[in-house]
Amino acid sequence: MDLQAILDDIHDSLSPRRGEGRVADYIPQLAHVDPKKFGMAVVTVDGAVHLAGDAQEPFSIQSISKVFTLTLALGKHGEAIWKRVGREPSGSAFNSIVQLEYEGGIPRNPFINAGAIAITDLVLAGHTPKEAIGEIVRFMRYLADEDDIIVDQDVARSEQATGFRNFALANFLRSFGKLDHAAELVLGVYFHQCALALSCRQLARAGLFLANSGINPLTGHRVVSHLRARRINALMLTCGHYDGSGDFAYRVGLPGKSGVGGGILAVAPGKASVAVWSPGLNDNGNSLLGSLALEMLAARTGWSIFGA
Ligand SMILES: NC(=O)CC[C@H](N)C(=O)O
Repeated sequence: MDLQAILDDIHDSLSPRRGEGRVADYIPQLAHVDPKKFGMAVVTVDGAVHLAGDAQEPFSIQSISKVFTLTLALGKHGEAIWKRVGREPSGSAFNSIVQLEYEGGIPRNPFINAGAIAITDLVLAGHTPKEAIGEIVRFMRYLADEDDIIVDQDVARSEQATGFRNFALANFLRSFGKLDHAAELVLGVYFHQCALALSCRQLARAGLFLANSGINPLTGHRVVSHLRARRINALMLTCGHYDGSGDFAYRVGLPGKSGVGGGILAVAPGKASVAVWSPGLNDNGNSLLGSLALEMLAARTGWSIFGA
């Protein structure tokens, strides 16, 4: 299978549609991104890298960061995190607040905003916010095996100034006694993790441990156990695209996590880690072209967790 030719083909056939979808503008800094950007990166478990389009340009990974903070929180607190957050699809928007009240301050899963804020609170345990942000950045560099991964401070500040709904969610959690730190401290970390800037190539490298039973093949380091890698993949499949998770599983058939910056990380277990980026979003807040590109890639490669 000529993966590079497949990627080039997909890139060329979708290129005329660059700019489709709606760029997220509720975080003002994200509205400045060129809507025509389109990049793809596939890194196979044997370390081969295939790139197409704007695959080397860093973009705001936003909610994709939730996969990595979940991994850190599990490393730090183990299965005890499930006292604070559930493992069920939410069936509602990523920033929805209603369910949180009905369900006593236990967010449905770690990937909707409320759940991710609860997870960040756990990552913050024993740290100052600055230390926690440092830990997250170091973890991303360790996973991608690259030292130049940074947080885009303008994006972090932009969300800090306008993230009223996230403040509401965090305060709501706190009112139920489900947040150990003050809302502004937790959100300080959360906005910075969301503002991590990675290229498709770096993101695919960072996610590779999930495609390789928990071991990062680039470094040989075991990041998580085999079982934990499977479980994170399971959560990505069921919850990684919010209320579009069922559709993504149907069309792509791989665990994936999206972000409002227009990125998607997808995992083909035993095969490869894939990152795509196109800023225009569909109605569920997931990259429109990115989802299509992954659907085409899965069809062309035969990669699916649902059978050969
Ligand atoms: N879906 C997303 O990527 C949302 C992340 C964004 N930082 C927010 O909290 O609104």
